[in-house]
Amino acid sequence: MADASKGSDFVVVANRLPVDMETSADGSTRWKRSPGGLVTALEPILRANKGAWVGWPGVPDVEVEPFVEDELELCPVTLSEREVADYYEGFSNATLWPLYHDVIVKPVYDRAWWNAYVEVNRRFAETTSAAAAEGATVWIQDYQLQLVPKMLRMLRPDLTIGFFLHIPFPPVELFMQMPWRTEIVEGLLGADLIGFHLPGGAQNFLYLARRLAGQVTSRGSVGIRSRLGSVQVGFRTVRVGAFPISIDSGDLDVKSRSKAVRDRAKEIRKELGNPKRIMLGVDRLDYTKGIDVRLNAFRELLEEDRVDPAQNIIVQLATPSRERVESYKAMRGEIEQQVGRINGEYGQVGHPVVHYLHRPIPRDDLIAYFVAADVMLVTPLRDGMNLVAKEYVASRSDLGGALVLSEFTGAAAELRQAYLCNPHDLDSVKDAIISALEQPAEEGRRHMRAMRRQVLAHDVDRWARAFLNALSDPPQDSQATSR
Ligand SMILES: Nc1nc2c(ncn2[C@@H]2O[C@H](COP(=O)(O)OP(=O)(O)O)[C@@H](O)[C@H]2O)c(=O)[nH]1
Ligand SMILES: O=P(O)(O)OC[C@H]1O[C@H](O[C@H]2O[C@H](CO)[C@@H](O)[C@H](O)[C@H]2O)[C@H](O)[C@@H](O)[C@@H]1O
Repeated sequence: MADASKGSDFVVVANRLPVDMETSADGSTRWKRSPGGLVTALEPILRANKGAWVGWPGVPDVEVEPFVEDELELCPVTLSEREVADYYEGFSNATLWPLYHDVIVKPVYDRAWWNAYVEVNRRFAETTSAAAAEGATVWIQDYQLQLVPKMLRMLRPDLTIGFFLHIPFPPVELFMQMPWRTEIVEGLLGADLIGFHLPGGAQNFLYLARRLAGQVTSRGSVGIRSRLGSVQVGFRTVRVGAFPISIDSGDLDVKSRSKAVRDRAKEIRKELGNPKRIMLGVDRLDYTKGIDVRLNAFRELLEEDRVDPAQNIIVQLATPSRERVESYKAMRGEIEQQVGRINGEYGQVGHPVVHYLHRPIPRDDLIAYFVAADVMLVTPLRDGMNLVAKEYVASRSDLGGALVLSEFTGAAAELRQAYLCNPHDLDSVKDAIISALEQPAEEGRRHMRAMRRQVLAHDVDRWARAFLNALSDPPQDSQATSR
């Protein structure tokens, strides 16, 4: 057992640290913010709780002692080149990621990848055990670390352990494909509380805990931040709940009202040639995000003369992601071909109809893009939550803009006044885009006001408090269990 006499009272454990190590051409290194919604959501929570963050620095073979960066205490976990290939790119992102996102691409089941996943999860458990004080609260994040709860409990039974899954938990029929399905369910059951974005994920998990781990569970429906389910594991009660994640909406609201951001938004419109309507996509370049779907919909609308290319343009900001995974490489090629084809057919010299960037842009610039965009296009084929949709809404204090939102995102459960669409049905996406482009001003303001109420009231702080309060409560509000 680790020496628990020292360490932090609150520890976040995630695959990535909130910063990645970057090496410049001259060999010097610096830390830069790492991509994705998980980091966006958790960084403010860790700051508020003055805890420690255990994670990988984003590059292989980096051996760094725990350090403090920008007032955050960071405990790096080293991964070798082979482990990055097998645990991160392989099992996490070519097995679990597609399986949990409705098998949009075929998951690969590889025993060597699984072995690396077990090994790396063990290392995370050991590093966490060393970082946590006696009786600390540990909050483990996401699909890359599903075995850590059980491993950590065996090392440190004194800890209170929470787990949150940021991506969808799949339907039972799909999860049953997984060769190591029982190990994963049992790994998660090492936690005291397991959180999902939506009640459906929690219910899928309860069913699997009965079927695969043979445990006694509650049967009633799980609520949102209420009516937790429960699994009886020996003398322990593991609770299971739905906690939809959110953003620091107040901060975005304030920033989007600043003169600097509003001026930058005007400048962006001018740089784009002051078109009548700007549509915007902001995503990691990931096949789940449906970037191809929105481009296809736009191309058909242009073909059918339903949208005028002289007046309507798309800006697609695509952050590079998981670039060595085959399915990501292939998708990048396809999307860049689509962009080229649309511009070739409908753009003018110096005036493309699709503006595409394949690099991350600074946060303040991103907020200015939100303020400048008339229509936000969020069209994933499946997405755990999608924070971008919420960020757009939080940035529209002027009540302007319209949100086209896939029904297959977690966000769609809360943002009902968006122009909802089925990304598997191109006509549905095209109709939603047209409705958003042509929405009467007053209707738009009404929809945006309602969505802003939701996003401003349910911010990331409330999400974290709901989860952590449930984690620290003794298990009495859960439902009774039965076989
Ligand atoms: N600063 C910056 N943030 C970005 C960029 N692209 C995406 N993001 C952020 O990354 C997060 C994406 O979260 P989400 O939509 O939930 O999707 P995820 O990538 O699957 O986690 C949001 O907070 C975005 O604002 C970018 O180019 N620059
Ligand atoms: O770490 P990467 O492999 O570069 O990927 C970035 C993150 O992507 C995923 O984000 C998810 O979390 C968001 C916040 O809960 C949610 O809104 C979104 O729907 C998810 O896709 C992934 O789950 C994270 O682990 C990654 O760090």
